[in-house]
Amino acid sequence: MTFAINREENILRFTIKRPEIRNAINHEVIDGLEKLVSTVHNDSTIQFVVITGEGDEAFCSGGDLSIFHGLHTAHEAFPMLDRMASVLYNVATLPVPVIALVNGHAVGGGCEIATACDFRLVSSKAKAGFIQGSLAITSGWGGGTYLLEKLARQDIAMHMLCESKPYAADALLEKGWATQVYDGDKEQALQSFLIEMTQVEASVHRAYKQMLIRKWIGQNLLGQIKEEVKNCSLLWEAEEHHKAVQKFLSRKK
Ligand SMILES: CCCC(=O)SCCNC(=O)CCNC(=O)[C@H](O)C(C)(C)COP(=O)(O)OP(=O)(O)OC[C@H]1O[C@@H](n2cnc3c(N)ncnc32)[C@H](O)[C@@H]1OP(=O)(O)O
Repeated sequence: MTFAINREENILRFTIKRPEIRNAINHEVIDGLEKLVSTVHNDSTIQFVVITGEGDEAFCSGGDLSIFHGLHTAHEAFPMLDRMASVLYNVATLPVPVIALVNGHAVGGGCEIATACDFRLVSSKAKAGFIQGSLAITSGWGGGTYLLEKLARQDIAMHMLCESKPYAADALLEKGWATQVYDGDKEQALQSFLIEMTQVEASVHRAYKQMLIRKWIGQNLLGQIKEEVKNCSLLWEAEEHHKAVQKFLSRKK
């Protein structure tokens, strides 16, 4: 199994379990995220959702290029992008706080997943970035839309998207992407964060989450995400994208 869903008291944790390829996303992991969403909707006692990656190297390296490289045209890429964007919107709009425990690198679609979460607890050793531009595509799972929505400074969000490079944890904190940066053990970092959060009733967290979701519905965030998906699928079929992916997959170390 390439993912795990575990419950610890009132916290539901989703772990991507593909450390050997830096927790890249395959179809099974997307199925897993769907399962996570339905589990939370069916259980009103869940207070927090945590998403993380197995191991110390990576939170998530984005789409599994060895699989998704098989999609050539916009027509072929669109269903994969659209499905993950819909699943991620469902994760982003869960009725409880969603925490990305960014235990290692979060690049490409991995950065999109973390950006869709409400909070990002980032290891001081991790790097994160919207590197899609270096593959001649944009974000395509809604991550660009979430970034432009969530960062206080639009120029910084645009710079992160256009520079298309990974940043160190301290820079991510300065840019306003990381909620907190931690040294050492990820479980301790999560624990400290949750101790503070649980000083407040879960019903209050749920109410604030509804406020955020109403705002996004009002501004048709999902419609904006669908446009992002469409544009990404058009860039996907360009020769430049396929060459860049081929170069990554055939690189010599
Ligand atoms: C489809 C939606 C949009 C997207 O997500 S586009 C995909 C964006 N992702 C990428 O371009 C992948 C970038 N990966 C990287 O930059 C690095 O692997 C990363 C995450 C910084 C980690 O660096 P390192 O710790 O040095 O590890 P490494 O590069 O030696 O990788 C270890 C093995 O994992 C593989 N890997 C990493 N990311 C992958 C991916 N996304 N898809 C498929 N395979 C991937 C990599 O090829 C390597 O495999 P091998 O051990 O050489 O067989």
